[in-house]
Amino acid sequence: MSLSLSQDAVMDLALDCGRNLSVQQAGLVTTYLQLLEKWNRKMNLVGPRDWQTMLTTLVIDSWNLGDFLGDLDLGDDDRILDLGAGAGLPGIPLRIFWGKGDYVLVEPRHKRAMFMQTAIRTMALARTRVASCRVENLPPNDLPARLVLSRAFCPWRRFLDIAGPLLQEDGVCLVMANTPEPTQIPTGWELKRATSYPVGTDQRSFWMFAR
Ligand SMILES: C[S@@+](CC[C@H](N)C(=O)[O-])C[C@H]1O[C@@H](n2cnc3c(N)ncnc32)[C@H](O)[C@@H]1O
Repeated sequence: MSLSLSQDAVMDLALDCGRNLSVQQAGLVTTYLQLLEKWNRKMNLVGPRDWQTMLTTLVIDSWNLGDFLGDLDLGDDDRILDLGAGAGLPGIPLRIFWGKGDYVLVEPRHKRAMFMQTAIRTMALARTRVASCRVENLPPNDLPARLVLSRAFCPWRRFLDIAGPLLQEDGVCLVMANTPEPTQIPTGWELKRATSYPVGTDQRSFWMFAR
């Protein structure tokens, strides 16, 4: 793929994926992809090397997630924890499409945390910040959370084990998966809702759990 990265090219490719981006959204997605391409040349942030694959296999999850979370009733002070956020996925592009709550990207690797801080500042994302630590070491003032989510952090049952103690009483967990929703739900959890969406020829899913 050789087309250079521009706001128009981002809009066109998103449209090919079924997403009509506003000019403002396309501008912010373009800024994120520019930063990601640049930093990814010097350090290992994400697998894809070109912006087109980053858009069609990574950022695509975030706009679909924004749609899925759209109904969730969250105030500005409701905390959201994104565990093992890496280069800011799903969180940083998600904030372009869904701005509710107080969003904390949890990532212990210093350079990845620095990348996210740079992206948040450059994109002027509201109520979005980085906790540069392991989830086990989150400070008490970052807990509890109304929503805990993650992408490619650990197997989903293990994720529920980790996320459960971080949740407030009415909190929910969001699993991002490459398979349809499970029929066997871990004891103590309820699958509240689930959906699937296409990514190329594959299907990916979101599952929302509550206790
Ligand atoms: C496979 S990467 C996924 C990154 C990103 N969510 C994505 O989808 O591209 C997993 C991330 O989890 C982070 N991580 C590993 N152990 C962690 C822990 N105990 N607490 C928080 N993050 C952790 C790693 O540093 C890494 O950036």
